[in-house]
Amino acid sequence: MSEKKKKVVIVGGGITGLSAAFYMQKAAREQNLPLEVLLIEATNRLGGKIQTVRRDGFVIERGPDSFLIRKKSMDILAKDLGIEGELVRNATGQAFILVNGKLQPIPGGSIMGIPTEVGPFLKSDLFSWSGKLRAAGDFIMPRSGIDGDQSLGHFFRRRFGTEIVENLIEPLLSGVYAGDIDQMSLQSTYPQFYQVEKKHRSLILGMKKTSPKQAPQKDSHGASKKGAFHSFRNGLSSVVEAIEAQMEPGSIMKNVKIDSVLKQGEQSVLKLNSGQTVTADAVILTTGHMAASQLFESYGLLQGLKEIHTTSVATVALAFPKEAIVQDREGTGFLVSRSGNFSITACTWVHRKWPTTTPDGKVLLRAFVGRIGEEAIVDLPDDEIERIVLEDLGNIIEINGKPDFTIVTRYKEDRPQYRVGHRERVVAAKAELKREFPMVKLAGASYEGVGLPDCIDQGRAATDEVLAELFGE
Ligand SMILES: Cc1cc2nc3c(=O)[nH]c(=O)nc-3n(C[C@H](O)[C@H](O)[C@H](O)COP(=O)(O)OP(=O)(O)OC[C@H]3O[C@@H](n4cnc5c(N)ncnc54)[C@H](O)[C@@H]3O)c2cc1C
Ligand SMILES: Cc1c2[nH]c(c1CCC(=O)O)Cc1[nH]c(c(CCC(=O)O)c1C)Cc1[nH]c(c(CCC(=O)O)c1C)Cc1[nH]c(c(C)c1CCC(=O)O)C2
Repeated sequence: MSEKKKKVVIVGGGITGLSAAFYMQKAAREQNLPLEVLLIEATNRLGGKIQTVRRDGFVIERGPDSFLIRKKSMDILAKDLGIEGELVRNATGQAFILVNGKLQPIPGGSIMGIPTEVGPFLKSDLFSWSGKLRAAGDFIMPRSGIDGDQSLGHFFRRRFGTEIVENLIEPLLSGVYAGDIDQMSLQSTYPQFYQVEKKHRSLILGMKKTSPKQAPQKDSHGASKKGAFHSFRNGLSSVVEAIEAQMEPGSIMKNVKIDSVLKQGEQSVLKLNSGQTVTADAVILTTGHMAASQLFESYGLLQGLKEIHTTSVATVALAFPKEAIVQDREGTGFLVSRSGNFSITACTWVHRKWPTTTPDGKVLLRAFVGRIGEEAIVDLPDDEIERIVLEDLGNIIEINGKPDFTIVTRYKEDRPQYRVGHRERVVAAKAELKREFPMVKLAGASYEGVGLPDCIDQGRAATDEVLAELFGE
């Protein structure tokens, strides 16, 4: 091919941008395309929210710690990078919920809190008998008859009653989105539950019918013992490092921020904070929706994205000598129901969930603080956050001693909230771009899924779209 090379710029070096860049270069190599890829990242490191700290023999995640195995794309990416041998699966599947100051196992056979087996629910101390009876209303409750979007809170409260929602479903959802169940969109988070109601009416009966038949190995609580998550032996940053190592030389710019995007014929001109400009035939924007809307401020485009709320969270990793923690539960960790007087929202027993992260003779805990409506704590100084976390943990598990060290990580206004109407906002933003800047694509956690595999899927989809438009017939 003798044509001039096309240039694609990928803005943002989180997992979305990295997978877009990796698959774009792979396609260019394999199909011999006249294509130049440039990834531009504002900070001095790649990975975005993925950030592994390796210290004193520990593998500590500041942000995400794993990804769902049933969503396939991270495993596929690992294979494409040749690092599938590094994958590890979480050692135990059992997690707990803290309700009324006590840790209660999540009943076995539940999917996001929806029972698919009645036995473990009836035995569970998470709910009163009247709560259980109300949840059984799901068997006879008619369909909601709502066609558009609705909040998760409305949907689940109607089917199961308040108690199941507050003691199980809400904490589990907080353990994914750090959000407000009464604002979160059913359509953009768990549309399959809506489909099950539509098809089978009862969620319990419908989930039972549609879940895999073969029962996994169970423990005495009836809970699945095999983990649903994968990570990498040396932490999630392994995937970031592998992509960086395999990208072509000169195709990554760090420490450079895109300040604006201008139109120049069919091309886009990106203005960098270094004063330079870069001209691109296509752009994939993976920055997060607030940054994306700022880039198009002067054109008055993407301003509707500002309606997507964000929340702030922080993680607190605490490394202890083994003797300091007296703890009697086998499990991955626990979520905290909103009803109690605690600041932490969850805690992972990292040394149990991921035994390869922690040296012998040590214990690694990771607590979460901050969720919608409880965000002020994230602004406190590190030592104050640490004090609050230790006080809370001390009321839940017995701690005799101080941590060897603590790592606090803040995500300020950085967790997108998929509220009712989210899908329409995303569709509208993408349509605006298609009309005014057809060669600029949006991808990433703000739009069509926050999980790492969802982000990879979006990065790949944007790549395929760009390649088809640049090189298709
Ligand atoms: C505490 C925490 C725990 C989580 N746990 C899990 C989990 O266990 N499993 C899971 O699947 N997911 C988890 N997630 C979610 C997941 O980590 C994120 O959704 C995902 O990493 C987002 O990737 P991204 O590439 O879309 O965005 P980001 O990782 O945010 O990357 C965006 C990048 O764009 C850059 N950027 C921004 N503006 C500009 C600009 N103007 N110019 C150039 N670059 C710019 C940023 O610096 C950043 O590097 C968790 C998230 C958090 C915060
Ligand atoms: C029990 C627990 C959970 N989550 C957590 C615990 C604590 C103890 C432990 O580590 O075992 C920890 C956690 N994980 C996540 C949060 C939210 C806080 C935040 O956003 O910063 C919190 C508090 C993000 C997440 N946690 C998870 C994701 C990704 C989900 C996805 O890929 O869609 C994120 C962003 C995965 C997760 N996390 C949880 C479930 C049930 C799932 C799977 C959801 C599903 O099957 O759809 C519950």
